Amino acid sequence: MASSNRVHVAVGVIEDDNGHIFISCRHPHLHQGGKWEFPGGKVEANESVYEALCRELQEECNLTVQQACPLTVITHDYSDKQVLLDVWMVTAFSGSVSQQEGQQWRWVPVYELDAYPFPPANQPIIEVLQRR
Ligand SMILES: Nc1nc2c([nH]c(=O)n2[C@H]2C[C@H](O)[C@@H](COP(=O)(O)OP(=O)(O)OP(=O)(O)O)O2)c(=O)[nH]1
Ligand SMILES: [Mg+2]
Repeated sequence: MASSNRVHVAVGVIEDDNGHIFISCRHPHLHQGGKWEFPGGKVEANESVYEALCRELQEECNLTVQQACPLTVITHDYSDKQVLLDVWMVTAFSGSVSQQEGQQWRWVPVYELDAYPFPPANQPIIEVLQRR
């Protein structure tokens, strides 16, 4: 379980029909700013992780999740913040997907993910995707 000050984050790995993954670049002023990320955000007190995933992906990417399954869970201690990333693979979705908050975004093949700087906590996610 997350300790009281560990931030619980729902994260979505969204894959399209071509096997490309949706990534976006965090705004510079945010924690881990300038790094690329999979969309997602904090799980609120009154919701399940799946509910948070659906809400965040709707808000951030205009994407309606139709089906998703757990991929991996990562706990990571940054010097300034502790996170628990609850990572889900989004296997079916609808909507005209783009980034809704002014961040750069793109669809990239899995083998190209290494070319993007992600937050340190994301390295195991990328390894899981590349081993599939
Ligand atoms: N969304 C997302 N967050 C990540 C990833 N990797 C990683 O270390 N994080 C960290 C950065 C942040 O400290 C935290 C998630 O914060 P967030 O900024 O997305 O949260 P949020 O959308 O709810 O935004 P807010 O409430 O701060 O406005 O998790 C990732 O791939 N995606
Ligand atoms: Mg977010």
